[in-house]
Amino acid sequence: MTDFYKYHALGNDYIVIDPSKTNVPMTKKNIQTICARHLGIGSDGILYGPIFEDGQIKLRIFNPDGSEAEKSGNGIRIFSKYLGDFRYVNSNEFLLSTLGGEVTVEIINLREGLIKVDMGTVTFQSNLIPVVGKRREVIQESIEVNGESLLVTCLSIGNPHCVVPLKEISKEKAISLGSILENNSFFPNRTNVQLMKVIDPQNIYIEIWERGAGYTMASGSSSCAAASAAYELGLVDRVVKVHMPGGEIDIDIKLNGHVYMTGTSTTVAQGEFLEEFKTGLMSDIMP
Ligand SMILES: N[C@H](CCC[C@H](N)C(=O)O)C(=O)O
Repeated sequence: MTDFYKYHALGNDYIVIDPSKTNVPMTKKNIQTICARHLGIGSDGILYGPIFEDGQIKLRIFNPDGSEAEKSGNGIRIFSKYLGDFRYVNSNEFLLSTLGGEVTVEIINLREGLIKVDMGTVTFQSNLIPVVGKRREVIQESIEVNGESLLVTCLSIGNPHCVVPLKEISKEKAISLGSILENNSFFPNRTNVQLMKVIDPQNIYIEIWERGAGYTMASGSSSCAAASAAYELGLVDRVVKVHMPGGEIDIDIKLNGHVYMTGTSTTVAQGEFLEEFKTGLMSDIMP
């Protein structure tokens, strides 16, 4: 009896829980318990699906803190590989429905997990990110953090992002600035954070602090967001390679504003929740 499948995308690891194969309720407590690195299976989140509804394939995305995310680029690539691996889809191209909108998926090579996704368009509009204050595009605005004045460019691609262009970035800086920015009152729904170093017009490097997950090795929506912010600032071309500690994602910002993301996804394991761990999950009923 398989309760879960473990995949990763450039080190951003997820657990796939398929409601047709296990009846573990997705309560906040269960999500936190399953994602816990030491007491649970450990992951940067849960991908719950496929949910077949209204003729759509729906995917729900949960962060390790139990919050639900509107979109996850790496999560969408992992879940698309899962759908292909288990023959849920009979074409290499299909639509996936997420809380943050519908995305178009193309499985380029299932065995290698090479997936291209039209992640939709981005918006810099404050009320759509959301960011507090008067309606405006949030581009190169100053925020005070730890006594340091940062210029940030904020946007949504279904989920919220705060991009901080800096000359030098590091994991340590992402951790120290990330958790403060994530929870800053500037962001009513919190935010994902990317420190961004522009290498040249075709390459950027980012360090990531994810909303509800913390420091991660890679992030697909962060790659889309950082490349889009860099393009908006006139720092890169439309085709950009995003470098992260876990590897690279290729971004292509089309003339119609749609952001295409191409990257890998990798299978790790499948497993069963056992004895008291499973009993604990099953006893936590939905609120
Ligand atoms: N933590 C994110 C969701 C996962 C994003 C990331 N793993 C990706 O690949 O896009 C949020 O709350 O918006």
